[in-house]
Amino acid sequence: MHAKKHPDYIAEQDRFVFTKSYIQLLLEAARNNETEYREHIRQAIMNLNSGDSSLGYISLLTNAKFLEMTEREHRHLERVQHRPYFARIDFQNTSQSAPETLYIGKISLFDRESQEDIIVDWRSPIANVYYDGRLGRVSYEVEDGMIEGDLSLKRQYIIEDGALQEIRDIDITTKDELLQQSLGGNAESRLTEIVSTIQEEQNRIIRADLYHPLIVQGVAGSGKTTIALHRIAYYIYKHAQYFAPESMMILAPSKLFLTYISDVLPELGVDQVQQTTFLDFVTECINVKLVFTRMDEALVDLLQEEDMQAKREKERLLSFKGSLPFAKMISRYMQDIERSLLPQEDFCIGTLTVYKYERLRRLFLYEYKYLPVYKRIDKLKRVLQNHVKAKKKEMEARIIEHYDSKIERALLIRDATRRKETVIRLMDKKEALLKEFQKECRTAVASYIKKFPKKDVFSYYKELLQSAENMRKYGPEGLSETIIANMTASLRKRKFHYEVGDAAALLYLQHHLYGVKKNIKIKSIIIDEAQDYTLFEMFVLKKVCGTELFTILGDLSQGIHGYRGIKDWDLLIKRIFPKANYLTLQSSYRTTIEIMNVANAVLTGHSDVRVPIAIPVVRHGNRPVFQKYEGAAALQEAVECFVKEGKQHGFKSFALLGRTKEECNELYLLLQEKLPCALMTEQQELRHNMLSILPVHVAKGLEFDCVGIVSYKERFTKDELDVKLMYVAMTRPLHQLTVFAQQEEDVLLNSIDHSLLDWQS
Ligand SMILES: Nc1ncnc2c1ncn2[C@@H]1O[C@H](COP(=O)(O)OP(=O)(O)OP(=O)(O)O)[C@@H](O)[C@H]1O
Repeated sequence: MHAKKHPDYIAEQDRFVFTKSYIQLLLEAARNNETEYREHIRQAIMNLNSGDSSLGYISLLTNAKFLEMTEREHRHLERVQHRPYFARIDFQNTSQSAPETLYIGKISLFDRESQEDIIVDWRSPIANVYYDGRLGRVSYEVEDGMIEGDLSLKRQYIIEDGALQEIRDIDITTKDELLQQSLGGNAESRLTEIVSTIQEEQNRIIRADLYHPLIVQGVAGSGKTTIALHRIAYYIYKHAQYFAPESMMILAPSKLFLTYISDVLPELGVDQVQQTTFLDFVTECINVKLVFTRMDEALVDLLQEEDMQAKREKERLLSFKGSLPFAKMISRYMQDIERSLLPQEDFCIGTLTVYKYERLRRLFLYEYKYLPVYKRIDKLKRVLQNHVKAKKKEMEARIIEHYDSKIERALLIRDATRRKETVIRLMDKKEALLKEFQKECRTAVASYIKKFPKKDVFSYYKELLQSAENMRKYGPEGLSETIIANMTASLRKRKFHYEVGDAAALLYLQHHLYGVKKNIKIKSIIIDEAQDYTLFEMFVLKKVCGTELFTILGDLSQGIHGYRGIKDWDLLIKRIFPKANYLTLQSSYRTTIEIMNVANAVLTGHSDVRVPIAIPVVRHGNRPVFQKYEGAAALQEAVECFVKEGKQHGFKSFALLGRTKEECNELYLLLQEKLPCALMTEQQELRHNMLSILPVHVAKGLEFDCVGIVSYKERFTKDELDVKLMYVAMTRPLHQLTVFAQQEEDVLLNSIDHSLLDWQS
């Protein structure tokens, strides 16, 4: 309802004006405080050189801290000043005599004098009833229990250009109009924060127990990416002392994806969260410039392989490399390295045994077990050096004492010449022995340590994989000879060039043998598009990061890397995260009912779906179009028309998706002269207002207003991989989907219910 027509308009407008002016007051105060703190800091710096500078330091640090806090508050207030809140609830706690009115916004604000809430943060416990509760009896959780009460009003506001535009009261029957409106927008305005329209099932995930791992199976467009980011904001709010933003890490599928999500966290008031890809994380941990063949290159290789037998073998190899049996194989191999590393001898200085082998072995294998293997060598070295230092004095004293007593006895010899000769001989001997002993003391530790083999992580890895014998020895029983042969052949010649499937193994070896080079202080990890990870990768991440606090979000129906990735969440829970909570998201918010119906039909018609299929939230649009064409010129024309019509409807972002990179190159060559377009790779940023041409696997996780899927030189087969690619492609558009092909079967549309599409030729 238009704000002015609402019966409470005057009261709401007053409240709105009051809140905005209060924020202005605080902003002004923040500006003044900043100037003051800066001046204090300047003075403190000037005073630092004077005699007693400790007071100066304290003043400097205190003022710097205050300045930082004020600047943060300033930033937050500036962000919300034009739209301070988005909702209101009237809630009466059972112990209260009247309902309390609470305005919900992105930050909390209270009256500095009365201490009363002006705005409550969307992450606060009571805000939960806005997301969760229907009108009537509701409850929410607080630290020491549950609060029950009555929710008598749930109201949403549309605020634009700093003015109250609409006021909507939500009752049980009213659909969430704000959600509808927000979903009707363009891709450019989407994927920012969705705090005002978070849905109940999404809210459960954002607020799910922070001290347990969480695994979320969510259909395409169910908000997994968005929710992951909101969960981070929630974490930081709820446990600010424990979860600093720097202690959280987001693992995203590509750099392109990272730029795509980069605006959301600052919008939510969160900076400094670590954001990276799995391969970059591994490279940082090993701290050597490594080149990994990316996952999509393995995918392209599979898509291009026409020999089915060869394709299956490649898949089996990739699948083994991602499996826990492979992790076990590496682990057995590392145990052998660990056991064989220590020289099988006592540690001696000359003929003097200082440490027995058995004792050294016990130290190395058991007492220092908490350290990575090669770090134990350093530890042992330090212990031996200290021991030698202590022993040296004692031994020197013994040698001196031994010879001095001999010399004393020699002095009693009657014959003067013999006496002189004997004393000189003994003194020389003593001297020589002391020198010899001192020399041995200096070199004993170094020459003992030299006996440990010096190899890097790559040599160890190669020694394992390049020897069929080693693989049989350490691998699982019955490991296929074809896998062994393919594995030995798979390692690239160049030292630092590896396949994506090697990354987990290298990281595991690095972690266990040397320790990772990165200073890891991560307490919580958020993994998006988790279906593309292997169990081995999950296992090693958990080991290296030393935490269980993972939030893992993915969709098995989009598992285009299923040949290597996770096929079943149960297995992940059982084998790696037994304490995990598992939740599902079934509503899809991105696309229209018409598009989602076609995507679901293609998926269920061609593959055995084991996860819930998507239910689109009520938003209708045009039926997807099947555009048949004959010849390159016709395709050119059809694509041109698709973009032109989309623009006429006010759409801004357009993508043309091809099956592989090669197919996209061909499309680019065909279209570049006709219309402005860009060939996208994972390394680039998306460019709006022109047609982006990209392979489906690169578009995974992204969204566009209008999407065209093309079969030009290549066709989508009935193979599971192609079906999933098609599903991913079909779930990218927000508003319009057009499929271009020479015949229906090239795009898996031949057996589809005809009424679902608009057939054009
Ligand atoms: N509660 C919501 N309110 C408004 N928009 C929403 C909501 N939930 C999701 N969306 C929108 O739906 C779209 C899809 O969200 P998102 O990309 O996070 O989904 P996803 O599950 O990661 O999708 P996919 O697996 O297909 O990549 C985004 O535009 C997002 O802004």
